[in-house]
Amino acid sequence: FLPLVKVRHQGGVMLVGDSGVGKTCLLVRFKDGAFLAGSFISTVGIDFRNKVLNVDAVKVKLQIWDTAGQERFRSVTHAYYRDAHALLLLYDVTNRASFDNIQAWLTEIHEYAQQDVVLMLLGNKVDSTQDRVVKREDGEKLAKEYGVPFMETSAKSGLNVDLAFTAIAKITAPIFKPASGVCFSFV
Ligand SMILES: Nc1nc2c(ncn2[C@@H]2O[C@H](COP(=O)(O)OP(=O)(O)OP(=O)(O)O)[C@@H](O)[C@H]2O)c(=O)[nH]1
Repeated sequence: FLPLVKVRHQGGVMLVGDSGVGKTCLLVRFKDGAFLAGSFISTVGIDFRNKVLNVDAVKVKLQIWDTAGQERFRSVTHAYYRDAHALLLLYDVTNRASFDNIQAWLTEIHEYAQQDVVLMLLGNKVDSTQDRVVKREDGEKLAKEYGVPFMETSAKSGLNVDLAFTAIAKITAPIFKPASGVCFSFV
């Protein structure tokens, strides 16, 4: 039995990063526990999904926006930054350019997102050990430089996917526990 939960629907978690780093796959892995293998279908504009997860015995509803990494959709995604409570910024450990572009993404985030937005850096595709070109230490160093939490993930194997979303849910959802024991969480 889980306590009653009230959830606000505005705001949420936004996935950002270069095209092809695995934002959609990460979300599908988290939402459905499956990997989208096969041909790569680029996100057009923005897409969103909800997922209810248990955080410290309280149900929290996360609204997750999957943005298009392609440059031509940038103006669409800019409009959503304002309402995001948290951002998962991804690069692909097999693609050096996607890592080098993190700096540019951070500039964009600084320009469009709320000042108190929660940010986490994720190095995705770590299952591709043969093709890895970005070392774990490089990701750690960059994250440390900007003072953001960092994890390496794999949408393919599922490594750290639940952990990353749960960590973001914990940070962003202030949980109030009134004397009655009824819990309300706001995301
Ligand atoms: N090996 C491996 N491949 C992955 C992983 N995540 C995604 N991919 C592959 O990378 C490609 C791009 O994945 P998407 O999730 O569509 O990338 P995206 O970041 O959403 O791309 P845009 O929608 O264009 O911004 C697909 O061919 C996926 O199968 C992963 O963790 N490991």
